[in-house]
Amino acid sequence: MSEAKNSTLDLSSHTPMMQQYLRIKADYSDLLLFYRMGDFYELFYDDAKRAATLLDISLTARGQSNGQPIPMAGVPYHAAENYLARLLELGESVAICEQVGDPATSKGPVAREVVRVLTPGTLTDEALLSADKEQLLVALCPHKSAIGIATLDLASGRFSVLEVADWQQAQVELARLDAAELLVPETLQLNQPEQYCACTRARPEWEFDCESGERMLLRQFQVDHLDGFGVGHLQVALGAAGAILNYLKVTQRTALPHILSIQAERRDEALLIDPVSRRNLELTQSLSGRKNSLYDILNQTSTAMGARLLKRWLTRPLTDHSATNKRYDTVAALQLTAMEDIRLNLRQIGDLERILARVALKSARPRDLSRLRTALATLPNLQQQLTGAALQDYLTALEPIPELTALLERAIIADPPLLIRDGGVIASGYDSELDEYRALAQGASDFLQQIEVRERQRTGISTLKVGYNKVHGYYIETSRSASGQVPDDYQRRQTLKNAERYIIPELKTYEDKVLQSQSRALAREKYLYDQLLEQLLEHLAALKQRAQSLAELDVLLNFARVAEQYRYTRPQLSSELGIKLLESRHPVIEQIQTNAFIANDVSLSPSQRLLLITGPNMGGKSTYMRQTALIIIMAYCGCFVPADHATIGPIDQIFTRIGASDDLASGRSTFMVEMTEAANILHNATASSLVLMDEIGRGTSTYDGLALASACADALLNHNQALTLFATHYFELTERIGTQPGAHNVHVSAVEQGDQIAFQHKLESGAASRSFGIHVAQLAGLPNAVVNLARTYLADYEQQHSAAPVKASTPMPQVAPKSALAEAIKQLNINEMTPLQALQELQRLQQLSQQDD
Ligand SMILES: Nc1ncnc2c1ncn2[C@@H]1O[C@H](COP(=O)(O)OP(=O)(O)OP(=O)(O)O)[C@@H](O)[C@H]1O
Repeated sequence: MSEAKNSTLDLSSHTPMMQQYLRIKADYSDLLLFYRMGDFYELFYDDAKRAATLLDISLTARGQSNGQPIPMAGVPYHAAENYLARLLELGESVAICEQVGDPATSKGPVAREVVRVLTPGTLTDEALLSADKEQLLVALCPHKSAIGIATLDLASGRFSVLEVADWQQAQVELARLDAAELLVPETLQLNQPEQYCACTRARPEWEFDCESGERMLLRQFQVDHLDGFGVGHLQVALGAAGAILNYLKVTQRTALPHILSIQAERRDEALLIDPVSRRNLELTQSLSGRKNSLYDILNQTSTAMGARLLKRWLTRPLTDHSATNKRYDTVAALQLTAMEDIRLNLRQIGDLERILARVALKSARPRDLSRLRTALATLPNLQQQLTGAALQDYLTALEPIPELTALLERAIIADPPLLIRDGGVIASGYDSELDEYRALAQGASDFLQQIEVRERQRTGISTLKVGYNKVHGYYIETSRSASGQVPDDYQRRQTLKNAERYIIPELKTYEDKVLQSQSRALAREKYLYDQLLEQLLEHLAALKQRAQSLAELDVLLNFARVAEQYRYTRPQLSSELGIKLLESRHPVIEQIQTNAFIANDVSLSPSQRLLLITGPNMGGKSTYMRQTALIIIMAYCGCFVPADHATIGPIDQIFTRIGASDDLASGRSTFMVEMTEAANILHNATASSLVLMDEIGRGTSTYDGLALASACADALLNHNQALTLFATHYFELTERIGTQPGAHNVHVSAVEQGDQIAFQHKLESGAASRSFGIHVAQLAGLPNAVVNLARTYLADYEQQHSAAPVKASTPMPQVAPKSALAEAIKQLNINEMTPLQALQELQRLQQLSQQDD
């Protein structure tokens, strides 16, 4: 902002237009200002440079102001939505400044004013939102006693608050929420705010005041106290909620009647999944970016609001078994209905949730209303299809509102245009005044035809026609060659390449009349449209409640359908600690791979709480561990699971230490990341947590790694006592840990056939006999010479160290045995070497011999 700011010091040296621009810009310093000039939105100074880079549009200069060229970039007005969507996606915010004065009567630059402020967390326009992703506005209010978090989805009106004890817990919640925009008090020094949200905004401290937050909520909901919402005791969180309402005041400048309530969330009502596990388990997004997250496999919802709800459920599975059992009951009942018919009806409903938000914000477009009409008309059909006692709640919740359906049927034409701007939205017969204006306008155009016929006869010019354009109004057009034949009362208006255009007084009079009735009709239509929105607003609460039930029904029907399609079974939720799965499968891999998936059992309980898993690389250890976590998450969401049988006890958190990745952004090595994640688990896992540990310790030297892996397993088994799946390549652990009480050795099976290996992916009791690392390397295409050399090393190494404690297959032994050197020399084919290769080989052998020493 620096250039523009410096320039504001002395506005008088700028042109009048730039003075106006700079005055407006001063109020929106951290937003990009789209300044309307004719058919373009222009950006100036730093805004122009920023937009030019972000949008890849050209940066030009506009004349001079204050003695300097003004950097400028612009986007055409009619294509602005595209550019806006891209900027918002990148976390930018935009203020849109329109011409509000009349250019004809303005002295100096036409009056302009900011009419819309678009920020990533406050979007409601259909064109700027992606259908299956919520754009959440989140506020964080740190306090001595707690950290308050408030979350608003403005595009649906869903508003909730939550308090957490410390910063670590807040991070977990922020990772879950994946905010589009995050509001924090300006005094809060956030380390790397971009890791929480691409658009973090510092707001004045007073906007987070707890007491005024409460007052604002009372005013919003028009109640005397907040007890009815169950949030009254969450004082710190109310500060965060207040910050959100304060921010909306600045950005929306309109009432927000669709924010009808606020919900209190509790941390312990959801299965906690820390940010790393959330990513690693690929719940809603796969690491590869391909469409094979759990969400992608499960999502066959019929409405966008259903898809968003499914995502929300997957990221916040419920720990309350009675609520989950209720979802199972509904899924089971839906399986007995005509599911395909219900699905087809739900597809008619569309994104009712967002349509209603736009109705409330008075930005609903004509097609929003026609879709609302279709949705309402679908309710009676849906009701008929919901048979069975378990569906009674939905049957009641989806009660049709016939008077509203009838109103919309009368008011809006069958297939309305995109915008109300040009009219043609309100159906005829709905309002007699509108019908009258329309008749007048219509009558006049018949009259134009009469004039055309009459004038053709009068002039004898057969090509004569009557036309209209916005600049010149109605005219009579003849070809230029016929211009000699026109009567004297024709006044020339416009000369084109091949035609001349004229007017006559009679045409002018009618033009006035037509335009008048047309503009009256248009004004009346807009008025009626606003009235209609007001009428709908009276039913907002009832409509929102139906939208919510429809979204739920959509997700539960989706669960019922995938359960049938993918052969899922209903889990038994138990109050006893433990997990028992028979013939369980990985929900994603079984769908995407062509080979048959081998099902496996899982048995964890307080008396067998750690399974120590060994077996070859590629044997299926990670798959087995991940499928267990995914099945728990699915079950806790209310979804049936890929297993022949599942009994699942109370689980409070899922922790994973899977896969290795450098966290280059924060400058941490693979090993450091691994240890940080392990530390988090060891500090926080409880006896009812599910912990997945995959190959911990492999990022360091063999002995260090073994020692660390042993210590972690020991602590999880004896200190945390968590339900643990622990995969390792260190065979020593099978004796040291796997034989302890509460632990059990298992392995994924594989058989050696000559030099080849066949994976059976079956989990069996007992420790693996060996690791097959070299076989797998061969499968991966390591050159034969290297594979052979590795075999020699291994044989020597095993011989030398047969009495030594470490039998790990990876990493490669760091000491090269002496006879390996001899073997390497023996294998050289000197006849086929160039002198240079021979030299290089000699150097390699020398290095090998130095390691030996
Ligand atoms: N139960 C199974 N049935 C069929 N195929 C499986 C099964 N489990 C794993 N696979 C296949 O084997 C591949 C490797 O599995 P996974 O990554 O789980 O092995 P791993 O033992 O963890 O290997 P590493 O030790 O190298 O990490 C999977 O991508 C999948 O294609």
